[in-house]
Amino acid sequence: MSAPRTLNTAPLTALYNADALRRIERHYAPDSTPRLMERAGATGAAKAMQLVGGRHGRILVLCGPGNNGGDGFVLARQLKQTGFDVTVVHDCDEHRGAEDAVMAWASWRAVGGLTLPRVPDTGYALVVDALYGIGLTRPIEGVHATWIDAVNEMDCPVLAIDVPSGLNADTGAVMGRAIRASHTATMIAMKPGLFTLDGPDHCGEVSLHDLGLDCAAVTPPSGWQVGRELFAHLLRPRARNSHKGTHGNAMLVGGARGMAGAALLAGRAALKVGAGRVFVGMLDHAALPLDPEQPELMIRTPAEVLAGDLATCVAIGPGLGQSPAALDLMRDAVRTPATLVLDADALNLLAQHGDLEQALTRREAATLLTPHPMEAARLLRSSTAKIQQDRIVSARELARRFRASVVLKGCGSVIALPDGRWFINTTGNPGMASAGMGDVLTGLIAGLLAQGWPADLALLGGVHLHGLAGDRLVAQGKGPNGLTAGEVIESARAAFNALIAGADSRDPRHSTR
Ligand SMILES: NC(=O)C1=CN([C@@H]2O[C@H](COP(=O)(O)OP(=O)(O)OC[C@H]3O[C@@H](n4cnc5c(N)ncnc54)[C@H](OP(=O)(O)O)[C@@H]3O)[C@@H](O)[C@H]2O)[C@@H](O)CC1
Ligand SMILES: Nc1ncnc2c1ncn2[C@@H]1O[C@H](COP(=O)(O)OP(=O)(O)O)[C@@H](O)[C@H]1O
Ligand SMILES: [K+]
Repeated sequence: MSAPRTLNTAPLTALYNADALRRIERHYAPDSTPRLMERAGATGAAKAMQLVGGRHGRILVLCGPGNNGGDGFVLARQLKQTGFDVTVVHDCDEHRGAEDAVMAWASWRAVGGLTLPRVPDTGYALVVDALYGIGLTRPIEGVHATWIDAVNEMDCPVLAIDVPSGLNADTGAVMGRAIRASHTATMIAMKPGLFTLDGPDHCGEVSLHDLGLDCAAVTPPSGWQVGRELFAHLLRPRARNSHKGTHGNAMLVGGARGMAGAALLAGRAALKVGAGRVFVGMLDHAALPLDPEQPELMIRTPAEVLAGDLATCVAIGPGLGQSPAALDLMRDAVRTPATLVLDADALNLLAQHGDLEQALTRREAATLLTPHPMEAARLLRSSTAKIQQDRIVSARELARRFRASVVLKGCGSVIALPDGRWFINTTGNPGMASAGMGDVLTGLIAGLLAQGWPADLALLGGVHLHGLAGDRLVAQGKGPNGLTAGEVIESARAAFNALIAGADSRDPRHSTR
């Protein structure tokens, strides 16, 4: 049996999907004084005032047909009463909205507020987007699409209330059109769609406003944001009295002709995150018996690496190719009693050979899969577009089907465990969309496994550290343009040591106020 999956999720930022949020709202809404919408609107108004910085400029508020629009009316009223010049745009008839939203509209009119049926000229200090929140059910079309286009052309801060309108709060997919906000004030709980796929490009800086509600008392989180708290207990300084055997052996297999670089990048990453010894089984062994830039790597034939009984972990895939020899190696690799990491062509072979899938699902030790969306599509006999439509569902399906822990890579990598739990990692940046970055991730995971990290934590920690390393480089002016995988290895070493020393920060892009 594999080790029990004991992960302490309690300190992590919880993510709630729309169904869970509805349960929370139903639980609290009837007895809430003041009403939740009043609280949400007041919170949004405070955030708006913070953004305009006390300047009494003009503020435009787009209000939609549902409760998100209701939040907008409350916010508009409060800003107007504070002395701001507020224009509301709204085009629904009075009787369509939810009861609270109709009341909020009435209160807006009661203070002399006017609504316009179209987006007027520009020149605003701030636009507030309260068109749609978690109730978006279909792509935005027609007049609301033109409003969104107009706002996206404006040269001023845009504050989205709860979710940028048009963004699916569960998946991060744009439905037709979506507001590109500079700030998102999200209510009650963080939503997964803010952090994956198109979410980060549309949310700007995200702040959480819990409205005083205790979500976990009503329903468990749907998922979690990866944070260093998950693996903080593993970030220990090395014992003075340690030797290379203490820090484990990482075995990597790949590097077919013309693809040696992939295996070497993975090997170097494993070494520089601290594995005691790294063996790289190169398919093209004759051509490269040594890594001249990293002679510490022990280059072997793949068979030698897989036959060894020293392995703490085996990672196979970077530069593996799909030759008959590669397939034979995969058949050997899935029989290893060590934790197994499958990446790149190892995943492509798995997708094509049912016997590999069967052998994988019978393994006793943990298996980790690191597909990008196209590899995930091959594994699930689907298309990249379908995988991306709902990255959380896709990652969970992979984890269930292959009885493995999975990272579905990309913007907001989704990590899913075979028991159904899932996480979104928010470190990393588009500079990492370049060749070799996936190989580095595989090496980092292997290096953590070698040092004894439990499989799921090595996956979660490796993904987090990989992104952190990329973010450090951007902060140093070395990206995102032109960021290279080799630099990420160096940066990961620094980031990992800083984490252990307690000197590194958490993800600076999200705040709780
Ligand atoms: N409830 C509470 O206690 C609290 C709720 N809060 C706030 O409420 C928000 C959720 O409110 P909500 O459920 O009313 O959904 P919302 O996003 O406003 O839209 C629903 C409306 O849009 C319509 N519609 C959907 N898609 C459409 C499209 N593409 N094109 C056109 N129409 C479309 C849909 O119509 P239908 O699909 O029924 O035809 C319906 O009329 C949440 O995000 C938060 O901001 C907070 O105040 C905290 C307390
Ligand atoms: N836009 C992005 N934001 C955050 N991380 C990204 C982004 N693009 C790529 N990455 C990360 O970089 C790595 C790329 O891996 P992969 O697609 O396998 O690349 P390669 O095959 O070239 O090595 C993944 O860990 C992925 O999550
Ligand atoms: K909105």
